[in-house]
Amino acid sequence: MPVIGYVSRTEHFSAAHRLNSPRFGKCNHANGHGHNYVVETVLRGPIDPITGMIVNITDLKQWLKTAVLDHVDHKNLDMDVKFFKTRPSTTENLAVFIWMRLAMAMPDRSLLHKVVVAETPKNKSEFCGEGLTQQDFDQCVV
Ligand SMILES: Nc1nc2c(c(=O)[nH]1)N=C([C@H](O)[C@H](O)COP(=O)(O)OP(=O)(O)OP(=O)(O)O)CN2
Ligand SMILES: [Zn+2]
Repeated sequence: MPVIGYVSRTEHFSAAHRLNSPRFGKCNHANGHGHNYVVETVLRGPIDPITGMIVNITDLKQWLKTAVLDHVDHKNLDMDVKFFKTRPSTTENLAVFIWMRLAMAMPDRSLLHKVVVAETPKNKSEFCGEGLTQQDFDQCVV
């Protein structure tokens, strides 16, 4: 029986956004603003006794690049990413978006445990895939 472990990869991206409602205060400013986002992705699963890996982090790095980072880095989230045309680009929604994009890129999405997105050193959000429906995945387009 293999032992169960956790492995993670952290990436960074820079993007502009605006929380488009008066109740968001300064985040609603018409000029928008930017963040240097930090994204931690955590996988959980059996450690292969031969390779010593849950997944090869080189593969995880590639999935993150093509499924997520290429679509958000140096972008305006609200204008350039279709998913955020119909919902606010909050840290919570970003974590959901990244979770779904990464899950869809992985050969075995059951290994995806957690996505943590930090918008600033003070503000971060975590998502573990709870409550998602097939309709959510269908809407997770870039
Ligand atoms: N629940 C959420 N609330 C807020 C979010 C969010 O994603 N989820 N986002 C924002 C704004 O994007 C805003 O940019 C946050 O930045 P700010 O308040 O400036 O950041 P700090 O708290 O780190 O800065 P202070 O210097 O402490 O004001 C707002 N709310
Ligand atoms: Zn912001």
